[in-house]
Amino acid sequence: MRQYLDLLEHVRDHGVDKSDRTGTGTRSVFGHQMRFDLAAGFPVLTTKKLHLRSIIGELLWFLRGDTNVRWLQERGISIWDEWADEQGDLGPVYGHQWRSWPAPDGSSIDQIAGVIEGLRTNPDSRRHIVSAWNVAEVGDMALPPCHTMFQFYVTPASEGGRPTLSCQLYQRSADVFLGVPFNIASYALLTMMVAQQVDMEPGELVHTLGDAHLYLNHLEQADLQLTRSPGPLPRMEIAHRDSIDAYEIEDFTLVGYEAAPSIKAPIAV
Ligand SMILES: Nc1nc(=O)c2c([nH]1)NC[C@@H]1CN(c3ccc(C(=O)N[C@@H](CCC(=O)O)C(=O)O)cc3)CN21
Ligand SMILES: O=c1ccn([C@H]2C[C@H](O)[C@@H](COP(=O)(O)O)O2)c(=O)[nH]1
Repeated sequence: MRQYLDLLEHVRDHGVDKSDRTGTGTRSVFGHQMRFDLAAGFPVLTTKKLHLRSIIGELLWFLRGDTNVRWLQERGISIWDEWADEQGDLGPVYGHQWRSWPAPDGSSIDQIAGVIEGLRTNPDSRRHIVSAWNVAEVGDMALPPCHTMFQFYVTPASEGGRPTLSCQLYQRSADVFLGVPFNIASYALLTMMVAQQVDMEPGELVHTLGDAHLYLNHLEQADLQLTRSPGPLPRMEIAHRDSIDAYEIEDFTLVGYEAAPSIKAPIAV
């Protein structure tokens, strides 16, 4: 995960200090891109231990179209608690926009089903896009989407092989120490799951960041992480399911994950 450590170092050494909504203060750069070859191993940090169960659970929760934290809490996942109201609701966030974007005629659009159907029937299309940034509803969300839109791209099969499926994510705002490691692993998983559904090989994850920032109360943790050397990447095994809606947390097995100890950091709310 050199790509990630390079980002961490770049923001630390070349970012500008900037105030932010949470009042914490950040060091920030604008515009950065990382690429991860999913055939080279699963892109999860080895320089600090990550809690994969939270990441898998959050992704399945998005795919359920769920926007209430109860389902996460029932599985011991608390990463969205700070933003929920007393009922556990977050407003029309990711899950709502991915699975039931409201159409002007009163119906709703399932962008995930649509993109999977499109990849199957018209792989060369340049329109395999899912957007969470619903301009009309951003104001009703507990937090406007940070991973705002993603696009799939199919590389045709070479002789005897299968096509490969790549994904590019545009993330408008990136908490480099806490959020980005989650976001990389989450979109790698999503790409692998969609590839399985459309019978393709996972290709590359291209991760493009807008405002990439280190919160000022994460600088020491970043320094510590940068003293560590990256190790070999583990492999992710995903049980075969017949539908993108049928996966469960137990279907995911990370094989050979050896990581340095976790590093605690406060989340900016
Ligand atoms: N400031 C901020 N950064 C984020 O990354 C972020 C938000 N806010 N708000 C919405 C979601 C929630 N996300 C979160 C929230 C908490 C952790 C966190 O505390 N991670 C710990 C482990 C927590 C666990 O797995 O239980 C870590 O060490 O990675 C990570 C991402 C990502 N998003
Ligand atoms: O998946 C996520 C969700 C959130 N973040 C971070 C990025 C920012 O630090 C905050 C959001 O604050 P805004 O003022 O709305 O930009 O959460 C992330 O990195 N990844």
